[in-house]
Amino acid sequence: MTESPSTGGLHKGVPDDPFTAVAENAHTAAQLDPSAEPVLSVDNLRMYFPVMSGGLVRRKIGDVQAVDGLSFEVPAGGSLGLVGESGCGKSTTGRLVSRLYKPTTGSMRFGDVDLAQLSEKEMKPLRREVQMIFQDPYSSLNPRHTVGQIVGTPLRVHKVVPKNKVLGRVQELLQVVGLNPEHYNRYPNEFSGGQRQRIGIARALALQPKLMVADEPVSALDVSIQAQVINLLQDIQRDFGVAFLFIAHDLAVVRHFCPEVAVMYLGKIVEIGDRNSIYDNAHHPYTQALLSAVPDIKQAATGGRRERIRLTGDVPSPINPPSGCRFRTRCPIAQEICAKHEPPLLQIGPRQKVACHFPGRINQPPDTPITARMLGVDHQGSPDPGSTPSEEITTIPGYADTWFDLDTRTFGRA
Ligand SMILES: Nc1ncnc2c1ncn2[C@@H]1O[C@H](COP(=O)(O)OP(=O)(O)OP(=O)(O)O)[C@@H](O)[C@H]1O
Repeated sequence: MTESPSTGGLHKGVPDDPFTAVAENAHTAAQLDPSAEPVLSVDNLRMYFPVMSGGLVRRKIGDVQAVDGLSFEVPAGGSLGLVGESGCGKSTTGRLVSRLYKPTTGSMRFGDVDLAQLSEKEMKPLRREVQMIFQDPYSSLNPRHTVGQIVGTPLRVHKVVPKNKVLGRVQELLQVVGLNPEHYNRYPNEFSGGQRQRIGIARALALQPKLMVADEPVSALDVSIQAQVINLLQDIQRDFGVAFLFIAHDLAVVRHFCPEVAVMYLGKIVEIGDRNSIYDNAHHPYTQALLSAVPDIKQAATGGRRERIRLTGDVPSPINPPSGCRFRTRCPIAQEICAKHEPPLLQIGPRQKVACHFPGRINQPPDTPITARMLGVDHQGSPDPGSTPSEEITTIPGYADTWFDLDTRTFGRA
């Protein structure tokens, strides 16, 4: 199944891609290639940071469950967006995939290897393949190094080109990212914010990675500059076939750049799907709440306004997350079962999965939990001697050919 092109959905002459509407010179939105094989397949990934007691004898007294059982795929040459409020574990996920952190458990299959299992030494050659672009171009570039040193260092460390060819390659890379190749002798403070981000991109591109983890790559930049940098990332993706794990809190930027999106809450994916599934057909109340904060250009064009769903309270601590569904303490439709059982991340369409006991369109949740029978419990979440838990609840990193049908409440729809 292919999704309808985002910018093709014209409504009274207004594109339904808010980013293209605001940023006039932006390219058209990136499109999904449903036949692309995964370049990265993440399964049940966890990162727990130990919490230590104070005092002389420091003991472990708990864990920050920053990432708690993520499964997803990034298609080769494509982009998966990772969104969610601050503190939900997006950056930690990016750092795990780049192996700046070693995960507590889980796997990260990349080609023939599991990045999660590799030692630092074994990781070294693979660092070429997975590169990271950081949010803050001011702090991620060493101010005492020239642009030539910054972009040339990975070439020298990984011996990509002979020493006497490094400068030439640096100049090529500067040209690719739209900087003057003669400026290799300048220092980061001589460049604007957008130009510094281009330097960071040239450094990441130097090793011709298969995957780039971009952690809020444009959120420190003005909107007009954002469009230029996003255009550059799209050009790089097209010309070099690089895949992106694209982390951002700005849903309009993600909608534009990423044909597929995963929504995180407190260390877990609550909904994942292609662009249409997430932006036009979200079934999780958290996704709906996040989206309700974004101006809807289609509705604005007809004078309508999207109803704002206000979440009450703060994101709970990942040291002691709520029982059952982690979102339930802020969820407008939570019921008894939500405190007792964690909802499985269930595939409900060809490219859509949701983790909720009551998934539905906005203001149309089902009357009874869709998960009760498969979990072997009654509608309140108490054990139901009459039913047994389903063996069909499995979470794979990608999508299966069949899924759970919300209308008939049976597995096997295709
Ligand atoms: N090194 C660490 N040690 C302990 N806790 C950490 C560490 N790094 C992150 N955390 C905690 O893990 C949780 C997830 O943090 P993370 O930075 O991944 O979230 P995020 O969604 O990227 O947020 P933001 O957008 O603010 O960066 C937070 O509660 C954070 O305090």
